[in-house]
This record gives sequence, structure tokens and C-alpha cells, in this order.
Amino acid sequence: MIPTETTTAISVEGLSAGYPGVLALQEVDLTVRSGRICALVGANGSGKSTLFAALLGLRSPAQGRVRLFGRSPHAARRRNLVSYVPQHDQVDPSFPVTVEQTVMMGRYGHLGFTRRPRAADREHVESALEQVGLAGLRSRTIGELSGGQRRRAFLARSIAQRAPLMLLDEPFAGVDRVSEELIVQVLHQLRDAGTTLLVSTHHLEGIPDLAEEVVLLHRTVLAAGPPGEVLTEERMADAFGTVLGLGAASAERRQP
Ligand SMILES: Nc1ncnc2c1ncn2[C@@H]1O[C@H](COP(=O)(O)OP(=O)(O)OP(=O)(O)O)[C@@H](O)[C@H]1O
Repeated sequence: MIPTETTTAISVEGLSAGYPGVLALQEVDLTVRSGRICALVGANGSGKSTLFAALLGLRSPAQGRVRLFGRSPHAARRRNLVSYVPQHDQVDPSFPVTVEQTVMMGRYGHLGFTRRPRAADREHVESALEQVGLAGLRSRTIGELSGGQRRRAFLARSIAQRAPLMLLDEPFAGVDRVSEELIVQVLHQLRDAGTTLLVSTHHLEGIPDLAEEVVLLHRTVLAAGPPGEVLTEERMADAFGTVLGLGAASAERRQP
């Protein structure tokens, strides 16, 4: 199946999920159309990571249903329809794996039984490295990168995977302004090429320049829609339990 502009990339209906004794998500309904960037916003503990886990099929719903391009999360992963950039990568920074090898990991699902990369795999790795500005650091080990560079390497790994849906858990955490601008630019390029992106972020001021849609989560979906409609003082107070200085993110300031 080739996702098109009119396809629904993410469809979540009545999802409740959590952990023993913790209902992290309750009655979550969410639709993200293909080819969009959707920002996922919520306070610490509001359920963003749990939602990602449910979308990836790593956490089973207690109730409700998750579909990615009309398929179950497991089926979507088997067909390489979804990739994930975690907040904290599991790769030990002291493990002697190079940047290039890390990005090639994104191709593992595409390799045949010999596990040998072909020319197309190398091309995808090359273009992902260039896209995130790490081509010159390809031979460094992951441990030799700065935190922000390491995040770009893991983003490149996900780009190389070439899945039509990318889930990114706080890609801007701990990155400087230049890296952040580069990452936003890369996410826009991916979107323009037809990729759907769900991006959790605590950087509220950056959202209007990043995403067409925002989902405000607080165990359930408090609001969803364009940034100017969702990022209002009132709604953010509901989500964060306090009045935030929204600055450039506020609806009024976004009006031309
Ligand atoms: N492994 C776990 N076992 C038990 N409870 C958990 C576990 N992981 C998360 N929780 C709880 O589930 C709720 C949602 O947590 P989750 O990590 O999804 O929030 P989050 O929005 O990603 O937070 P943050 O912004 O801090 O990353 C919280 O109450 C949290 O304490």
C-alpha cells in the first residue's frame, strides 16, 4: 500500500492503556492524516511516551483500537510502515559503533537474509547522513558525538528506514538552537516528501513553525487542531495546571 495525502496514517479510537495500577491513557481518540506533522504536547506524565508505545504495539490497549495506515501496530511494523526515534536511545554510548553503522541499523528491516547492505541501502544511509549534516562525522563512534549530534544520528537512522510514518519522542530535548533549526528543516523535508510525523515536544514556542496540527494530551485528548486554535492560554492551563507564558506560540501572536 502506498500512503497518499488522503490516507489516515494514525487512527486511535477509545484507547485506554497503562501499567499495573496506572491508567496512563483513557479514552484517547486521535486521527492524523498522511503527509502531516502533528505535534504531541502534554505535561510530564501526561501519557505521551505511553501513546508512542501503544502506537508501536509495545503496550497493548486495555480498551480501544490503534490502526496505522489501517493496520494493527504489529502488522504496520512488519511492513516497515512506522519508525521511531526514542527520547533516550538504547545504544550504549561507549559501544564502539560508528555513526554510519548506527544509521545503517535503520536499513536492517530491508536487508535480505544475508544481512549484507546493497547499493540502495548505502545510498539511503548516505542521503540520511547528509540530510542531518553528519556526513563528515560518519566514522566517529557514537560515544564521540555531542548529545545534539547523537540525536541527529538517531534521527538519520530513522530517516534511512524510509517508513511513511515517523514517531519522534522529544527530538529537541537538549539540542542547541542551530541543531533545532536543522531538525525542523529536515522534518519539513520529510513531510514535503509525503512522510507523516508525530512529534512530542515540550518546546511550545517552536510548534507553530514546526507543525500543522497539535494534539494536547492529559491522559486523554484535551484538544486537537491547528496550533493557533489549540495553544491557547486556557487550554494550556488545563493541560499543565498553570498559566504558561506562551510567547510566540499564543494564538493572537500567530495572526498575520
Ligand atoms: N513503566 C511504568 N510503570 C508504571 N507507571 C508508568 C510507567 N511508565 C510510565 N508510567 C506512568 O504512566 C503515566 C504516563 O507516563 P508517560 O511516560 O507516558 O508520560 P509522558 O507524557 O511521556 O511524560 P514525560 O513528558 O515526562 O516524558 C505517568 O503517570 C507515569 O508515572
